[in-house]
Amino acid sequence: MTVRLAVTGAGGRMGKMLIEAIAAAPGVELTAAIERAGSSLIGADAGELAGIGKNGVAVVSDLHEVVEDFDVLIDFTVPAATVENARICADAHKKIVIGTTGFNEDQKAYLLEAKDATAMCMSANYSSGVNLCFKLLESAAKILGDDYDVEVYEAHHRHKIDAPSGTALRMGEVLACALGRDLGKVAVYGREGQTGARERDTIGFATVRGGDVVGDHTVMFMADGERVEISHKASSRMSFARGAVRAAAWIKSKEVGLFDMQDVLSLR
Ligand SMILES: NC(=O)C1=CN([C@@H]2O[C@H](COP(=O)(O)OP(=O)(O)OC[C@H]3O[C@@H](n4cnc5c(N)ncnc54)[C@H](OP(=O)(O)O)[C@@H]3O)[C@@H](O)[C@H]2O)C=CC1
Ligand SMILES: O=C(O)C1=N[C@H](C(=O)O)C[C@H](O)C1
Repeated sequence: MTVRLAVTGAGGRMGKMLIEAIAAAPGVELTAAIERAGSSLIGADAGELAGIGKNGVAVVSDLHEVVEDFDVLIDFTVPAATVENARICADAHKKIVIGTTGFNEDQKAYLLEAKDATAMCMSANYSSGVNLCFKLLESAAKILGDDYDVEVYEAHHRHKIDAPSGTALRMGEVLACALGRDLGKVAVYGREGQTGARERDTIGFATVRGGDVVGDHTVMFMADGERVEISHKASSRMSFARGAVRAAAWIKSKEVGLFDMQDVLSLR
C-alpha cells in the first residue's frame, strides 16, 4: 500500500528537495505540505514550489489541519518547530522522520519521551555515505585507539544556523564511544589564544561556514609519522532527501520507538 507522506518546512532547502524525492520514489506519495504560519507560500502548489510541476497538494500553515491525511511526517525545519510537530504526531499516533539538527538538551529529552507514543526516526544525516562513514569511524577508532589524535572538521553553506553540524557531533559521539571516552568531557569546540599543548584524550571540532557548501565532513586520526582521514563530501541535498524518504517508508511499519538511519540501512 502506498505510504502517505507530509513535509513540514516545505519551502525550505530540504523541504523542496524532499517533495522532489517523494515524487521520484516508488510506493510513497506526498499528501500534505506545511509551511510556517504567515509564510507567503501558504496556498501554493507544493509541486510547483519544488520546481517539478503541479501535484495538487496545497501548502497549509497548520499541521493539525492535515494530520489525518498522512502516515509519516518528514520534518527538516528548526528545533522549536520540530518539537511541536513531534508532539502533534505523537498525540495523533503518526510516525515522524526528523532531520533537523541543533537541539538543546531539553528538546532532546522531550523527543526521547515522544518515542513511547509513536515511531520516530532521528538522524543528523540521512545520506548512505555518511552512515557508512559512521561505521568506518567506529572501526578506525577501535583499531587505531589512543595512540592517534582525533579531530573532526566540517564545512557548510553560509545559511546554516547551528554549529558544529549535527553530523560532526554524531561523528564525535561515535568516536568517543569507540574510544571509551565521554564526549561531554573531552570535546573541544574550536581553539584560540594560548591553548597549551593538545591534551591527549580530547576530540576537537573545527567549523567552516561559507558559500553554497552542501556539507563536508572529515575526521583525522593523527599520529607521529602518519595521518588517516575519513571524508564525506555531499554535492547535492538529494542524497539526504532520498535517505529520509527511504526512512519514512521503512518506519511506516513500526509502532513505537526511536530509530535512526543505521537501523533503516541495517548497519547496526
Ligand atoms: N539530517 C539530515 O540529513 C539533514 C539535516 N538538515 C537539517 O535540516 C534543517 C533544515 O535545513 P534547511 O532545509 O537547509 O533549512 P531552511 O532554512 O532552508 O528550511 C527550514 C524550513 O523550516 C521553516 N521554519 C523555520 N522556522 C520555523 C518555525 N518556527 N515553524 C515552522 N517552520 C519553520 C522555514 O520557513 P521560513 O523559510 O519561512 O523561515 C523553512 O521552510 C536544519 O536543521 C539542517 O541542519 C539539512 C540537511 C540534511
Ligand atoms: O544544514 C545543513 O545543510 C546540513 N545539516 C546537517 C548537519 O547539521 O549535520 C546535515 C548536512 O551536513 C547538511
